[in-house]
Amino acid sequence: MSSDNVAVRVSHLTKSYEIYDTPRDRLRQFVWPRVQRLLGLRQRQYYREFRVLQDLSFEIRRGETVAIVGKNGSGKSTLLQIICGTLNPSRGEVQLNGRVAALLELGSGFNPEFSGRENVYMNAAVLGLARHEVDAKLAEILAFADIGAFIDQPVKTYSSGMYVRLAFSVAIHVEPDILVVDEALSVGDIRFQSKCLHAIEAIKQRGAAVLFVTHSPGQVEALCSRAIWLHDGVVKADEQPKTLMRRYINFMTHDMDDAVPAVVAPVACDAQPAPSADWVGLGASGHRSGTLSAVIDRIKVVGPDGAALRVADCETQAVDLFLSVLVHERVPMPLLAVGVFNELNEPLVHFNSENVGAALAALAPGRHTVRVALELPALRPGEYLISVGLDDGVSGQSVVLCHVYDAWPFTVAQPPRRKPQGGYVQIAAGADTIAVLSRNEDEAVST
Ligand SMILES: Nc1ncnc2c1ncn2[C@@H]1O[C@H](COP(=O)(O)OP(=O)(O)OP(=O)(O)O)[C@@H](O)[C@H]1O
Repeated sequence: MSSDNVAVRVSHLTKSYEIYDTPRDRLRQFVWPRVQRLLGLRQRQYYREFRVLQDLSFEIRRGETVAIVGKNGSGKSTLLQIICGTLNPSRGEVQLNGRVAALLELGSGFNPEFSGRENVYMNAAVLGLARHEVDAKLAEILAFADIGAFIDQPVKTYSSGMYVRLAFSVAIHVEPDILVVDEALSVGDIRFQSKCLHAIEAIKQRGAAVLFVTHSPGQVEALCSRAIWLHDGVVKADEQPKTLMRRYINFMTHDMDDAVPAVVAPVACDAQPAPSADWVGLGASGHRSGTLSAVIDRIKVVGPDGAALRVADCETQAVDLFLSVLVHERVPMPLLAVGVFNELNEPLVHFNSENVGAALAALAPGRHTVRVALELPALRPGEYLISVGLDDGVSGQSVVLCHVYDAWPFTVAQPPRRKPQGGYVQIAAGADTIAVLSRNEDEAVST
């Protein structure tokens, strides 16, 4: 490669597939063009060409961490597979400068019949490490993967989370010059994800290039120096992560990307009277993770009428999200996160109290209620989930205390009548901090 600083160069990359309407067309394509060529006739085509990637060109430099975002089916995995050499392009080329470690879809990379330990040696050997080098790193690899005695079991007995733990651990310990990660991190639990993100940060500091697919705006903004938005196989944007993610989320929400949304206003919280709707318990029904030293165990989301929001308007509407938090150990620097996800688990609204500039007071042991006022954007008809999370940011590296992914499902029933005038989320004006409203006694909880 001409420039030593370039780790990955993608030039005029195109990938297309032949799509046959029927098996008979496939057979026809196999036979007839040869016959037609022999007879000197015009050759007919019995398939449609489906272009997954169209003439992509870009470079990634050493030390860059680049997120690839895009809606489902936009070509992200195809691009990463071609970069890693597990899929051939139809046209164009990829040049790589250095050792590539990749974490692609589950099932690739490890032999399911061999034990985890055997796979570590085989995988590291493929990536260019000698046996004695693996011996020297083995303890670190096993400690990071943290899968205990399963390391000597065949990989086919692993859960998807265990698989990713081991594969990621090998990938980062071979000291790659280029690390490629395709959404695999979303399989691990939240604690492991956070460990991986710190490891990626360390790899980036070492000067390696990191390329990863994620649907998490938080990860893109926190980790990446650049983001590439793939849309229908072409690069729709290649720019600074914050601006790109605003455009991307706006597009995913409203099918608009021309208007840059308004800056998210501080989360509001004030001394509102308790809403009449009943609390909903987040016990077994919620997918809860974290240290649980403080637990978000009840939620109510109420519309303007004070009733539980189960069917939202398609129009922008103000809602209040009340969280009841049972704190077991003091939380010195609470960070509250809220996300709204669609059926494909794509985030449409995502913010935390820190990145909207709102400070939350320390939480003492006991029960607390927190109110977050937000304006839901106009959403397409469908099913949605609100997720909530509480972290402690006191150590500088936030500790996940309690994340609940499926805290509040709701439906949008009617098609939108008009598009909103920009802004993917506006949080109701009010006090500029999230505050602890009250220490309240137990109330009725519906489950
Ligand atoms: N072997 C194949 N034959 C035909 N089409 C394919 C093949 N493999 C992938 N595709 C199509 O290529 C397109 C891009 O797929 P790809 O998996 O790269 O998208 P993606 O952006 O990673 O999606 P997701 O976010 O859902 O993982 C999809 O429309 C998919 O159906």
